[in-house]
Amino acid sequence: MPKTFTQIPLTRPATPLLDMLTSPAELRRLPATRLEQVVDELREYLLYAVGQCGGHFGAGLGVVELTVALHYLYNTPDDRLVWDVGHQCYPHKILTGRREGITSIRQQDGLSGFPKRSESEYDTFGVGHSSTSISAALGMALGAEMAGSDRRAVAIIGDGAMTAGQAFEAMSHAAHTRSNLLVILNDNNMSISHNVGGLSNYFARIWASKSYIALREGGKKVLSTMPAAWDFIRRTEESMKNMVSPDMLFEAIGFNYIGPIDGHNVDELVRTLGNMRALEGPQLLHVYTTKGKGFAPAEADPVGYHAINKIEPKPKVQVAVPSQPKKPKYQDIFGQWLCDMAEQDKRLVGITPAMCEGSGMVEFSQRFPDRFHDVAICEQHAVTLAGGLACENQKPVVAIYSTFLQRGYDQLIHDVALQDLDVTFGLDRAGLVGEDGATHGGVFDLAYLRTVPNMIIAAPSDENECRQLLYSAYQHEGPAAVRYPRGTGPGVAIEKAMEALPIGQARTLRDGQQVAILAFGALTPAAQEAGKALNATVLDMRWVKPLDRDAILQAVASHTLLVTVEDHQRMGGAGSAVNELLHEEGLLVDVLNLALPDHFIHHGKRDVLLAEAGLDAQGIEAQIRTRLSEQQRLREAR
Ligand SMILES: Cc1ncc(C[n+]2csc(CCOP(=O)(O)OP(=O)(O)O)c2C)c(N)n1
Ligand SMILES: CC(=O)[C@@H](O)[C@H](O)COP(=O)(O)O
Ligand SMILES: [Mg+2]
Repeated sequence: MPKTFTQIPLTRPATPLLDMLTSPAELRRLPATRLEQVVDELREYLLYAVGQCGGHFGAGLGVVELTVALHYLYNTPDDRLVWDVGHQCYPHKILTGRREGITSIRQQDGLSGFPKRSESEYDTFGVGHSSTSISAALGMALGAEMAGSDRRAVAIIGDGAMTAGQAFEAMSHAAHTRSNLLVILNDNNMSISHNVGGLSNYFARIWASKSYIALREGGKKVLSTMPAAWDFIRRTEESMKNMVSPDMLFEAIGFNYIGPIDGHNVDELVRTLGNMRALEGPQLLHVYTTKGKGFAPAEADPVGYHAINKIEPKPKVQVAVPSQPKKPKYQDIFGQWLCDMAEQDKRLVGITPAMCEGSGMVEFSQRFPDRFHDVAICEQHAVTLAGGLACENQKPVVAIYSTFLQRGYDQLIHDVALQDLDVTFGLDRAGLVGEDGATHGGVFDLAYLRTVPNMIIAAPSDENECRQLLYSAYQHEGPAAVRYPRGTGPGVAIEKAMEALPIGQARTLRDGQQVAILAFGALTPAAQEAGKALNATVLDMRWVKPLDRDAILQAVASHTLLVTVEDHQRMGGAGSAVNELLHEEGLLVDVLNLALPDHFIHHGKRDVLLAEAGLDAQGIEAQIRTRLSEQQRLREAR
């Protein structure tokens, strides 16, 4: 039985056996009887490490035994372990030479919170978005076959990630190729929220079928003592399964299904995986685990412990600090607006692809359960579902992270925009997201949205504008997106009343001379600060599409330098839209586009990363001053 902890250790626990294991090869030299100790030490060290730096928590705790068993039985890194989503990879990182570095996880220049090929040869596939592991592992299995290698490929996928279509696309193909691929379904009955849908109910039924399990276990205990009897076990399991569940989904697809087994029994995992290693063709092992296993508060509240913040040690002397009113996050502004809007309009339907908490929809889901749809990790379905609802004169609002809407791009074009359907997108986590890094950066949405006919796109500069622009986008009868960042804004007062702001109309924040700064979205306060220092004109553009043409032309007429500011890739973003407009108008004006450069920006604190990209107030001011000096030099040279 694994140990259960009730507190996160704040000092490094003693882990004598773990300390000796600097690579999986050393783990493999241990007798199997020592693995339970490895499991306990690894779990305690993991608790300590995440407490030191914050990060994904429950998922890693749930796969400690599985991680140990896999590295024990498979010849990693030659055999390929592919983790799905990758938020459960911390124990894997600890066992694969990154034990000390793990306390730097998700911090700038520290380890990534996800498997990353450039970080370690044990990280076989870069990940962060879900449901890619089976496709990638199948590719590796096929690649090994082509190279005449007998290396194995294993995909470890959660029950949440398994709800996405891509997982089934890959399984269907694997069944066709008959490759030697092992898929481990790590079923903890949880996504970030409680897992939902028919598939999740199906998994729960399998697990709950106690009689089946008892029957199966009874049979296996006897038979597994005889290695040669493995074939017989399989045949026996086959008939037992048929007695209970004649329509085994995975068997029907073409996988050999084994399980469910207890994912916290390291001996059982080693025994079963050891037997399965030799099997040919696509295999699926169904493992049942508990999210947050071994840490009692996380087991009791797996949603709350999906990820945690760094644990700050209590100061020895408590100084009374007057409490500041807490600023709402943008996700909360969205959630409050959604509830208020739903009260006014019975046709409003809220949709989330498995991000209810992160998207600020908990209150909405409780107050309007009939109009709330968590569709599981199915972004494509979320978008087309909204299209269908709009056809029936309902008013769907899709709350979706910018990075995850990338998954639903064809649906956005083909199923929504092309038919000019009335769908509102609450596009959360737009811009750099910080600690999750490049996999989650919401830095492409303007480029991929503004090229789509019929779309309108708003970029609020503060919390109140976010509420008002959500209202405006919702009133618009056609596809509309409002993009807002992760975390909090400047902290302006939020008006309860909702007012539709004119579409495509900017507002002037300050009048100045020589320089006009066109600010798009969350960086507007920084642009405003820079504008003040430079005595520049500053416009809060509010809309990326349509642009406020008149305001831009007026700015061109009365300034010598136009500056665009946005937290998005420079290429294809709001600045590009302004450049295109000026080109169409045949206007020659000096334009400075301040935005993110053409490379991926990895993990770190959002503020620091923005400053490094020259997108804080000082950076904006400095770049403008440099350009003004260049202008001056050119004038003097003429
Ligand atoms: C395409 C995509 N959509 C949403 C997410 C956000 N997300 C990260 S983990 C997760 C839940 C995954 O559940 P599961 O695979 O069962 O893993 P568990 O956390 O239960 O271990 C979700 C929805 C994501 N990473 N990728
Ligand atoms: C792994 C994953 O995709 C999510 O857990 C993500 O890290 C959540 O991000 P937020 O913390 O911004 O909600
Ligand atoms: Mg799960």
